[in-house]
Amino acid sequence: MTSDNQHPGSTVITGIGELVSCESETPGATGPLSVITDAAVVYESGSGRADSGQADSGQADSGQADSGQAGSERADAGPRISWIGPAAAAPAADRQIDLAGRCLLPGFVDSHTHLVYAGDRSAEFAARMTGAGYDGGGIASTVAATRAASDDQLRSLLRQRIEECRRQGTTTVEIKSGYGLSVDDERRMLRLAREVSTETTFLGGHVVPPEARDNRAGYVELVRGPMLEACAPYARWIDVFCEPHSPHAFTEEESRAILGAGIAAGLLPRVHGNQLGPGPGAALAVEVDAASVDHCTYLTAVDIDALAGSSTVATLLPGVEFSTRSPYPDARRLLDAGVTVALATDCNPGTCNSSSVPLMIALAVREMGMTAEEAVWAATRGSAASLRRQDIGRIAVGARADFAVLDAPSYLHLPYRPGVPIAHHLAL
Ligand SMILES: N=CN[C@@H](CCC(=O)O)C(=O)O
Ligand SMILES: [Zn+2]
Repeated sequence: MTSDNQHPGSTVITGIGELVSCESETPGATGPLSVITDAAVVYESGSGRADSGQADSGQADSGQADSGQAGSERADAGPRISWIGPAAAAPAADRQIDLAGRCLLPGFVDSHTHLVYAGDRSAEFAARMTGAGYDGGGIASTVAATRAASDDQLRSLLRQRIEECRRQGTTTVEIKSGYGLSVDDERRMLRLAREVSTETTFLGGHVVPPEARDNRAGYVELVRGPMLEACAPYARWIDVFCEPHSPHAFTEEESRAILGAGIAAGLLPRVHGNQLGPGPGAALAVEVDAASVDHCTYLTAVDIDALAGSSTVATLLPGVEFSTRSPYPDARRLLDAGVTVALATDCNPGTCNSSSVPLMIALAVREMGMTAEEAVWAATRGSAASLRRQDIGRIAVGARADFAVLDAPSYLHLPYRPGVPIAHHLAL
């Protein structure tokens, strides 16, 4: 390290085993990870205000309904990376963090979660493990439990889950509504989610709630009208469960109508699609220039061609296939076609009650034909792309100082040591 400190308020990270920057810009592909050895990283501390979807236990926008339309990459005062280079040339800094040979990666970006809920569906999971199927019907029980919970109960559960994410190396979390399904309960979910992340998604179009089963059209109009109006101030994104194989979810026409209203209100679209069988979700996502179509368990060749020629990311959620005993999506086919692939947990009480991005990486490598490099890229840079973010998911000058550190020398240990808690958020 050089002796003159040119960076007041700075911290230098040394002793890095492998520095995984995820800096590949290969268009439409999960290219090389850019692994550097003998490197050091300097970041400048900001005011400490986390304002961009960080999994920060509650410092973001507490209670403020500042419009999601402003996007989430706006300037904020959080710590930023200011220097990366050979360890021997690292500038002096106010503080030093010595990783003693551990691997440093961008903090994981979990671009698909449903973390605001109450209740427990472990019995539904157990039934599936002995042969029961999944069609989204169990969502109603979470809606009932969530409606019955107080704000304080939901806030406490949410914050415990955010802390669980951070402990496993996740630094940005997208959070959906969708277990309220009334104007007040959807707004409440998003208001609470906005306390901990700006990557908040209005999912009034999750399923038709039990009280509206005889009036689907009326429910769609509620979602597109008063519910959207109440929720838009707390949301950046609009999502819909477009799934003809579920009687509870929405058709192509209903989904198009819901997304169209959200876009007109200034929200950015994303889609739950092609989860339970082939369907219109992926094509609709491309049609509306959605940032992401999520699940992609059943895609046709036409879907894959459409995705490859679009800016829509295919977000794969292998924890869902694991927890619903379903076939895994064909990641290899997507990657070989040039589709940008993201990996996320879908953490929710029904189809995948895991917040572990390292588990998703291990499943992607073991079950979906992804290399370790592709899987780590997909869980960082790919997930950032699915949120249309450049300031996260990479270790680069100017990016947020969001880091995951492994109790291991190499990123290869993520799939190599499944279920072992080696990944952590690096406390700054
Ligand atoms: N598919 C729709 N929604 C969630 C599951 C929600 C639930 O079953 O509670 C998902 O992404 O898998
Ligand atoms: Zn989901």
